[in-house]
Amino acid sequence: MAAIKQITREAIAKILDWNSVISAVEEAMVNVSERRAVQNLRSITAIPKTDNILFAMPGYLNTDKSTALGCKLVTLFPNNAQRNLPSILANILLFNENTGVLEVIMDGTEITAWRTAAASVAATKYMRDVNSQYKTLAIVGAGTQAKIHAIAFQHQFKFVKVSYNIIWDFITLASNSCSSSSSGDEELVINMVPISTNSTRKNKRHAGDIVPNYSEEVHIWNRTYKKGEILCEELHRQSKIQGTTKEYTPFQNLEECIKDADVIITTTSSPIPLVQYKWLKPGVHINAVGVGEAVMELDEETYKSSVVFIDHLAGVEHELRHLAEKGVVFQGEIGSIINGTTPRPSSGQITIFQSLGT
Ligand SMILES: NC(=O)C1=CN([C@@H]2O[C@H](COP(=O)(O)OP(=O)(O)OC[C@H]3O[C@@H](n4cnc5c(N)ncnc54)[C@H](O)[C@@H]3O)[C@@H](O)[C@H]2O)C=CC1
Ligand SMILES: O=C([O-])C1=[NH+]CCC1
Repeated sequence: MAAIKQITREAIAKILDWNSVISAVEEAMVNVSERRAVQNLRSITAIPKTDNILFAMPGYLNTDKSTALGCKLVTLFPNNAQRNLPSILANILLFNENTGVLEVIMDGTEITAWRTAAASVAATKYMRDVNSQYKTLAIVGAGTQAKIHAIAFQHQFKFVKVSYNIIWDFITLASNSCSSSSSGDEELVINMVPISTNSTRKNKRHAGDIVPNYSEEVHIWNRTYKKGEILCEELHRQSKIQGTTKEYTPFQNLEECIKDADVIITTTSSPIPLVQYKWLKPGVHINAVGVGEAVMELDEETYKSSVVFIDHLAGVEHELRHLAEKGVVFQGEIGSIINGTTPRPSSGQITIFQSLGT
């Protein structure tokens, strides 16, 4: 028998790119919804007297484009941060579909992180009102999923808030005041900016000029503020290296963090609801990523007042019974919106993608 090919986490990280991962995940979601993919319920082995779990996630696919027989094995050890290890570690085994011979073992940790964020991107694309704006992104949590979601969402969407600077000099205006006014639900923010800071030799400004100022708004809240702050600094440093300076703001207060958000991503294991319906902006889209026997990151009112789609109905019915028992109604799988068999939610509604994972 040929030797088993091993692919390391570093090798995987080098070949992943967002466009390919997002389109592969969208295709997989459609294959799941059209029942072309064989995706059985995953088995969950909980290690007694701990919070630690081993998941086995087998699957089979045979389409014009690809054939694969595989199994992802995932460990979820929530206290691994203390050991400087990720909470979630994964390996993927690929078998020859004719002989059953194990051919490849590849690291699945990086794939799990990217795949999960790509699923949220796809859900946001297909559930959120096409005409709505993307100004503010709020992320709840500051671990692996929070970070990869921040990167994926910045790649795919432009969360940009526009404010306008009115250029002044000492002759035309005496005071450095700021003003803001509202028209409909659009807030128009006007800042008074001294001419000296806005004029370059190439780009001459005059008093009275109105200059748009674009700022990328990403809010991050974590139960320990410091961890959120560290993540914001890290993301800011990375965006500077890429030459696209973006603003990441850590928040002490969760309501402040999410109340203006157009998209919210929750990435914790909280069994006590964090997001409250009364804080939400109409039409917000939420990706609820945290998963576990008792995890419930959104309050009941949020679930009950929203259109909720999921990635895999059978899996959700099996694993998220605690949500169904509270009266949460899962309207369908994202794959059925992507392939056009289910209409997109209508505009103005709050939408939720409840992610389970594969
Ligand atoms: N839906 C899916 O496909 C996937 C879901 N997950 C889930 O996403 C969640 C996050 O995973 P990772 O980022 O890898 O974990 P992580 O350990 O790297 O980060 C967890 C974050 O949640 C916060 N947190 C934990 N318990 C909390 C609580 N009770 N209240 C408030 N904040 C709390 C921590 O402060 C930390 O910021 C987990 O629930 C995990 O099971 C992970 C991978 C795939
Ligand atoms: O998709 C996945 O690998 C997981 N979902 C929840 C924990 C791990």
